[in-house]
Parts: sequence; structure tokens; C-alpha cells
Amino acid sequence: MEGASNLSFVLNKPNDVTFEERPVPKLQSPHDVLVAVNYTGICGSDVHYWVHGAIGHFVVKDPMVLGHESAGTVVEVGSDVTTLKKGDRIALEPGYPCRRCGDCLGGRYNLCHKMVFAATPPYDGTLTGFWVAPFDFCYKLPDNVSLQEGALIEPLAVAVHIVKQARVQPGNSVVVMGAGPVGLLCAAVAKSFGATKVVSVDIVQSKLDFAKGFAATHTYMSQRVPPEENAKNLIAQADLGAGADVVIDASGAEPSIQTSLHVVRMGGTYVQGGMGKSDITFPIMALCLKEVTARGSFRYGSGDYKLAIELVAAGKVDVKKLVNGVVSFKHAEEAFKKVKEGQVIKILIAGPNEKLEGELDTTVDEAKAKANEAQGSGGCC
Ligand SMILES: NC(=O)c1ccc[n+]([C@@H]2O[C@H](COP(=O)([O-])OP(=O)(O)OC[C@H]3O[C@@H](n4cnc5c(N)ncnc54)[C@H](O)[C@@H]3O)[C@@H](O)[C@H]2O)c1
Ligand SMILES: OC[C@H](O)C(O)[C@@H](O)CO
Repeated sequence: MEGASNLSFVLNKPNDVTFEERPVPKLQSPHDVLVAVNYTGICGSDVHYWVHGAIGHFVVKDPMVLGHESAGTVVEVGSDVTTLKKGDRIALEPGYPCRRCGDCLGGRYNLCHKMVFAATPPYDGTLTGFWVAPFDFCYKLPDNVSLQEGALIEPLAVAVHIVKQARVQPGNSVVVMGAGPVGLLCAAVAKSFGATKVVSVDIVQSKLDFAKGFAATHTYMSQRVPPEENAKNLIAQADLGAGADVVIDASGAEPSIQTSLHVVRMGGTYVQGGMGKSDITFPIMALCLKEVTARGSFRYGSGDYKLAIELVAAGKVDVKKLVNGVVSFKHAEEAFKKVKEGQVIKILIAGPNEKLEGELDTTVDEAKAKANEAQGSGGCC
């Protein structure tokens, strides 16, 4: 890797980021591959660490490289790697479980208590030049899936896991609270699972306009009224009869969670995908009297990345529509600011060795202008 940059985007403490040239990492095992990172998306959790320095009990105590939504190109393979070769384009799954505990062996490796997850302190993330990963957490992209789409596989895998937790069946009605990237992708995955009615709910009209052109069959602007009244209005507006078969929260907002339990039908399913306040007032009586099945959903597990890639390759989920622009590595902080201000759905940051050309070499302000343009034609939020 002589001459290649391993420039990394480092969070030192809240609101203090720097670029740092770090040594190119070395393979740790014969099963590892070295990946040149091509594109990385910004997740709400990256922005949260940048602004607050912590999410729950994960606290940034030492400088940490941000980023975990990445795709890259294999540049070196360990001696026991048989399924990947130099030059392969891959989506990077960014969390590595121990593979030995009860949860790993039971098929729920996302719950492994020894998980090493990129950009979750104390572990560095993927906004860097090169990344070492076990080969079985690198997913080769089909020829018809681009590296930029590859960077969207991570949030899509989050949505796949949420929709699997919801056990969405053909013909179901599904309400998705929140039309940020995760909610939009949940709506698209639910539709691909056969849901015939998919209602996107948000408090921002432009997000609902985008949702309607993306996957939602119906949208609803959540109201500042008591949750039961909000639910009644939602059910009426989306013609949900006795309520929705499935309600997914992808907002983390307390009023949305409260409304959800009044929107779900008797015997229906509720999934908590959003992460907001740790403790809220929860309509426990509705849960009990309706015999609602409630499940949590955390990251992704067995088969989720594979299915996410298949959905993109098959044209079932058009993740490209979520991308407002691509910026070069030097614009990373600017890109974070725009995500924080809610001006974009997804912005991709090119790796430090990536040569952007022509229209792809978009600065954040250009990306924003494109987003506004698209908004006029219903193409963006
Ligand atoms: N479970 C997981 O493993 C996992 C993984 C990634 C992200 N998340 C969480 O999923 C949620 C969505 O992620 P995102 O990246 O799309 O975030 P986001 O902030 O872009 O989207 C949240 C959306 O919810 C909307 N919203 C706020 N209050 C609302 C209300 N009362 N009713 C309806 N909508 C409301 C916002 O306007 C926004 O569009 C976040 O809470 C995030 O932390 C969970
Ligand atoms: O997509 C993965 C999520 O962003 C992470 O789990 C984060 O929210 C907590 O570390």
C-alpha cells in the first residue's frame, strides 16, 4: 500500500474532529482481508457521537474514527480466504461478534456482548483509507450494484432486520413511524415482503412527499394531539379499518411510540426500531388488551446483509434515490453539519484515495442545491 493514504476522520471530543494520517492496518488473521474504503454514508449515530460524545452507555473517551456505513474494494487477502480476491467490490458489515457465546451460536450474533462494532466506542470506524475485516463479513457486490449503493447496504440491513422482526406477510398493512433513511427503507422492505398498504408517518411534510415517491402507498402528517386521537385520525386517513397489522417505530420519538400502540390492530405486531430517550411513558394497557406482539430490533444478523444486497440487485429497493450527493473526504465535516441540520437524506463521503470526477465531485452545498431541485420534482426531502 505504498503511497496510499490512510487519512482518517477522527472525533476527539464533542464537536471536535480532525483528519489524521494513520498507519495502514495489517491483517490480524489468515481469514482477514484488507479493504480500500470507497464510500461511507453518515448515520444518525455518527452525528450523535460527534455532537454529544455518547450514546447511552457508549461514551467516547479516546479519539475515535467515525463511520460504519461503507463499501470498498479488496486490496489484500489472507492465506485462508477462498471466497474473495483482490479487486472484488464489497459491502462491509461493520460489527464483528465473538462467534463463541450462546447468542452467536444461537444464531443471534447481533446480540453478542463482545461485539466489536465500528465507530461505537472504544472501536474506530470506517471513515478511513483502509479497513481490515474478516472475509465472511465482506459481501461481494453483484455487477449491477455500484459501490455507492454498496454503502447503503448497512442501513438497508437495519431495515431488513426490523421488517423480519415484524414478520410482515403478503397482504399486510404496515405503518412506519419516521421517514428518515431507516423508516424509508423499512417501508420499501415491507413492500418487497408483500405488504399491500404501507403508510409513512412523519412530522415534516417534505419527508412525507419523498416517502410517497419512494415506497409508501399512503402518508400521514403526525399531529400534536393526544396519541389516541392521532391514531384515530391516522387510521381514518389511511383507511386502516380496525388498525394496522404491523406498526414499526423508526423515529425513536415518544409521541410516535405512544401513537403506534393505538394504531396497531388487535393481535397485531409492534416493532421498536427507533432509538430515542431510554425511558418513556408507554401505553402498556393497549399492549395488554390488544394482545399486541412487541419486539425490539437491534442492528442486523444472519442473512440480513445478503438479503439487503439481493433486494438492491433485484431492483426491489432503489437505494440510489436516497443519495443527495457525494463529497470528497476533505468535506467530511461539512457533510456531517448538513446531516445534522436535516438538509439531506444521505450524503456519501468518498474514501481518501477515491478520485471523484465531474458531477460526482459534489460539495455539500451543491448536494443541497441538487436536493432542493429534486424536492421540486418530488425527488428528495
Ligand atoms: N435499531 C437499530 O439497530 C437502529 C439502527 C440504526 C438507526 N436506528 C434508529 O432508527 C431511527 C431512525 O434512523 P434514521 O437514520 O432514519 O433517523 P432520522 O433522524 O433521519 O429519522 C427519524 C425521523 O423521525 C421523524 N419524527 C420525529 N418525531 C416524529 C413523530 N413524533 N412522529 C413521526 N415521525 C417523527 C423525524 O422527522 C425523522 O424524519 C433513529 O432513532 C436511529 O437511532 C436504530
Ligand atoms: O446501524 C447501526 C447503528 O447505527 C448502531 O448500532 C448505533 O446506533 C449504535 O452503536
